Amino acid sequence: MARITLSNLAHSYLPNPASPADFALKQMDHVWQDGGAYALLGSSGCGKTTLLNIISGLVRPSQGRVLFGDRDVTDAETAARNIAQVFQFPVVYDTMTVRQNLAFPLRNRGKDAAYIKARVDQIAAMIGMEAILDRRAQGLTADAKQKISLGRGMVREDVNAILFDEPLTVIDPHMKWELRTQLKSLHREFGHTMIYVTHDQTEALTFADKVVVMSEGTVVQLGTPEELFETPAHTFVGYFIGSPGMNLLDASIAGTCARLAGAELALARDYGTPQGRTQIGIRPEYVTLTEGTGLPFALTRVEDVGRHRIVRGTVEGQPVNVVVPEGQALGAHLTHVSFAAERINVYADDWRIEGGAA
Ligand SMILES: Nc1ncnc2c1ncn2[C@@H]1O[C@H](COP(=O)(O)OP(=O)(O)OP(=O)(O)O)[C@@H](O)[C@H]1O
Repeated sequence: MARITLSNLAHSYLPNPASPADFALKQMDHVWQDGGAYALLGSSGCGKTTLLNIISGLVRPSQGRVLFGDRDVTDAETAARNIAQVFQFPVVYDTMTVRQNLAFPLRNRGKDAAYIKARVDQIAAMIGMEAILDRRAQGLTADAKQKISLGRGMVREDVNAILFDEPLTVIDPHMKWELRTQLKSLHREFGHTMIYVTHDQTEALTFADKVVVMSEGTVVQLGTPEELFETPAHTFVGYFIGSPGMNLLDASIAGTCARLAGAELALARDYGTPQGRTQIGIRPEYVTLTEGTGLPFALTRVEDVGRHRIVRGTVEGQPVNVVVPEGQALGAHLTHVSFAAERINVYADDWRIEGGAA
């Protein structure tokens, strides 16, 4: 296992990049802790796979260094990096049994038979395949084959890191939850450094201790699921995480006061006079419909999503969503919304600013 350091890293697929837009990965400096479970999360094309391929050695970065522990691996081949990888689609040997597939990485490294048997039995139990260990992989479902791929990715104890690239794509929705939970417990039990690429926030938030949110080649936040929810560092994190995402409203900020077109709102902290485009962000979970307290709210529609309802409308002409818990009555008497002041985040040119004491 290893700590992973990305030092002054950047990558362009173009031979002579001229502007930031030419970089698939813009300059970054990160240290990822030994034994951490990290998810790389972001929409299609944001650079997740590029970053993963740089860590695995499939892509050589055009700038910067990659270190595993204290060892500089920037120029090392994938095979020399001592990592395990699990891809989007199963990679299994059809003519081998499940046991032989799981044992393959251990046999390759000359481990003794007793150790291989014990380790394969342990992994098979974790992925629920004890009963079919001696069956050929041929003819198994895509789900089962991907489970074998996951198991094989985890069978070696001595790897520097395990990299997963959208590993649950082929898995049936009802099994995804189960496998995510298993991966999480495998991480707890074995303590490997794990990096998991996904565009699915539920996968990222349930698997990872730390989520690395990427947008347009930049890491916009590296934080715990709670930090991403409570204090998104960038407006992108605000609306990408959460369902629906954070409400973002243009407002001018002066000290502890946010001014929307015709209304004022008290803030819990003092933000001075930030420059650029300023916005306030509030999660729909922290907005309450009221009979007159707060800001006037024009309701446009109500969506019942089972556990709660999402009430959509506008405040001063800007869209605002409200999450209304089950059992709470709605009605024409609810004409306003109030924002929980301590849950409001303030943004200048999309980046969160830390307020001072009010
Ligand atoms: N081999 C390549 N040559 C040129 N450009 C590439 C190459 N691979 C990726 N890109 C470009 O780099 C950017 C980042 O792509 P990347 O595949 O890393 O994103 P991603 O977040 O993994 O997306 P996805 O979820 O769709 O795989 C995109 O603009 C993409 O078009």
